Amino acid sequence: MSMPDVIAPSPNITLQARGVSKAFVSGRLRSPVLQDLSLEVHAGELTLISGPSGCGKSTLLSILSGLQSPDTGSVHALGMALSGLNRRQTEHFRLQHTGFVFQGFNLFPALNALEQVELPLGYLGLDRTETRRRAAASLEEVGLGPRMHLRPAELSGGEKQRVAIARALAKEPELLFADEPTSALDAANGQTIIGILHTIARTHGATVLCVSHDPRLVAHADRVLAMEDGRILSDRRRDATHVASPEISS
Ligand SMILES: Nc1ncnc2c1ncn2[C@@H]1O[C@H](COP(=O)(O)OP(=O)(O)OP(=O)(O)O)[C@@H](O)[C@H]1O
Repeated sequence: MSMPDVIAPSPNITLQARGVSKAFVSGRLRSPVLQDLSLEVHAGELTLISGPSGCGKSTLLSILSGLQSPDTGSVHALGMALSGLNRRQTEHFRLQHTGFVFQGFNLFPALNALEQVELPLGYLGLDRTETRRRAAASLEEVGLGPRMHLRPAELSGGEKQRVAIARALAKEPELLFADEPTSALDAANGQTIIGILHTIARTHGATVLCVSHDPRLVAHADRVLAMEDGRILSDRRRDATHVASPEISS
């Protein structure tokens, strides 16, 4: 087995894309979705990728997390070139280092909150006691300690999303990806969720990368990358400092 390509990452840069392009082909039609896109994402921050529906946010997230491969360009995650990993290594990387939160919660109807969070921990090889400890601690952290024995049907939308966050958090991932985590929620619950994701970035030093077309989230992010037509148009920090407009000229 060949060694994966490893680069020494800058201290805080945990995700790095260089010249990433992606197109989907249907019959004779080729639709470019990402166009020569480059970016760096930092640990300890909530980075939000915002932009209109269809501009390529979810595709970018799945490429940065190793779910899909780019047509051209490279992605390094935690210093490792994802293109250098075979399928088994990619699955291992994702299991060990990444957590995901989706718009639709993806909970099992028959399991209570504690069991939902415990389930993936089994794949990490943790023993029963540690699994229970971590799952309960994660649920406490998202404010669901008192409700950990309830099933999805007994929880509100916001509470279900908090279970999904606890499930991702319990793996103690360095990289936490969230795809439209607030789309199914009202304003108050959406704010709670983005607040929790922000706190996770701060307190765990995790890289939290969230994509959303919900403009209400912009105010809660440390950094906002605005995307349109497969390109990043602007890169702004919470203090409104303009960082860069890497692809605005093309
Ligand atoms: N597997 C696929 N096959 C073909 N086309 C795809 C595929 N995945 C995405 N696309 C197309 O790529 C474009 C970008 O999709 P993507 O889901 O990345 O956008 P988005 O910005 O996340 O949109 P939304 O906010 O609506 O989720 C869309 O036109 C979509 O139809």
